[in-house]
Amino acid sequence: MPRISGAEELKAYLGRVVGADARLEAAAATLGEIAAASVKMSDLIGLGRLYGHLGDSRGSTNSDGDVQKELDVLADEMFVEALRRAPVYGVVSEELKEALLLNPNAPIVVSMDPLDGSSNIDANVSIGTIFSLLPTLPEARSLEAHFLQKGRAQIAAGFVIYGPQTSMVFAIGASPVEIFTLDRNDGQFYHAATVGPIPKESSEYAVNSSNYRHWEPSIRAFIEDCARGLDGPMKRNYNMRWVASLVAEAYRILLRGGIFLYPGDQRPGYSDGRLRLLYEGAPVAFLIERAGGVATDGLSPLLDIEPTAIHQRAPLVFGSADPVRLVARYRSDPKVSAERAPLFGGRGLMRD
Ligand SMILES: O=P(O)(O)OC[C@H]1O[C@](O)(COP(=O)(O)O)[C@@H](O)[C@@H]1O
Ligand SMILES: [Mg+2]
Ligand SMILES: [Mg+2]
Repeated sequence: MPRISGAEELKAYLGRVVGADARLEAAAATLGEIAAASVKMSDLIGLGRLYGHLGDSRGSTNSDGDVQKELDVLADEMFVEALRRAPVYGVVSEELKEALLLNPNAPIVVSMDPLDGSSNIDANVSIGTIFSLLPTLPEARSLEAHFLQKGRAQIAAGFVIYGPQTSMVFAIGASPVEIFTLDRNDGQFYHAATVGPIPKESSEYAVNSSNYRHWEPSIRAFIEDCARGLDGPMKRNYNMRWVASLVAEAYRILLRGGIFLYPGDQRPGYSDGRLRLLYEGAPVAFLIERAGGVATDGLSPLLDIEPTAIHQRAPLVFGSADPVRLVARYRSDPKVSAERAPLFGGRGLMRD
C-alpha cells in the first residue's frame, strides 16, 4: 500500500469532521496553515545554535513586559504570515501589544502564543506554539471585542510541541483531541493517536514549587499533602514534574494524567498567576475538557471566564478530574486546608 501523504491525511481528517459548516471550514483551513508553518518552525528549532542564537534576548519586551527572545519574535512573524494566508479576520499574539487585523470579512479570529516555554529555548527542552480559534461576533464593535469570548466558544484549539517528536495536538468542532506527528523524513504530519479519556486519578503533580512561599494557604496545603505521600491524607506517593513549558506539561497530562497548577500568588503582578487566559489557559482547558479531564482557575471552570482584556492572566489548574476537583475543595472549604490532618485522619482524600 502506498503511504498517504501527511498533508492529505490531515486535510482528509479535517474534511471529514467539518462537514458543511463555514466556520469549521475556515478553522480547518487555518489549522492547515498552522501545521505548514510549524514544519518550518520545527526545522529551525532543530538547528538550534547552528541557526543562530535563538534563545538570546533581543532587548525588547512583549505585551506583558517579558523580555523577548530571538525565537519569540521569529515565531510570531512566521505564524502571523501563515494566518494572513488563512480565512482569519484578526490575530492576538503574546508578542503583539494590540490585536492585528488580517482579512476583513473572514469568519474566525485566532489567539496565539507563538512560542511557549521561552526559557527552554537554549536548554534543548520541549517548547511549542499554542492556538485558539473563535468565531467572529456580529455584534462586536471593535477588533478586540471578537477575542473577548469565553473559552467555551472556541471552535478549535490546540498546540504544536517541538520536542523529541514534533506533534500537533488539537480538537476541532465537537471532535476528539487528535495528535498528528511530523515525520521528519518527508516533512508531513501523520495521525498518531486519539487522546482520552484522561485517567481520573494520578500520582504526578506539576507546579513551580519555588513559589511556595508566595502561595495562599490552600495551595500550600494541597502541595504539602501531595508531598506527604502515603503518610498524608492523599494516601499515595506522588512524583513531581516541572518542565516550565506549558505545552510539555499539557501533552504529558493528556496522555497519562496528572495535575498542573499555576495558581495566583503574592508576587507583584502575579495575583492571577503567570499564564495568559486567551492563548494559554483557554486552549489547554479546551483540550483537557474534551479529553475527559477538568480545567479550572482553582475553583471554577476556566472555560467559563469572561475575558475583559486580550492579554489578561488567569490562574490555571488542570488535568485528572479527581485532584483538580480536590484543589477546588481545598480552596473553597476552609476546613480542608486549615484542619486537614485531624479532619481526614487515616482516610484517603480522593476516596471520600
Ligand atoms: O518560569 P515559571 O514561572 O516556572 O513559568 C513557566 C511557565 O511559563 C511559560 O513559559 C509561559 O509561557 P511563555 O514562554 O510563552 O511566556 C509556560 O510555558 C510555563 O508553564
Ligand atoms: Mg506561553
Ligand atoms: Mg510565549
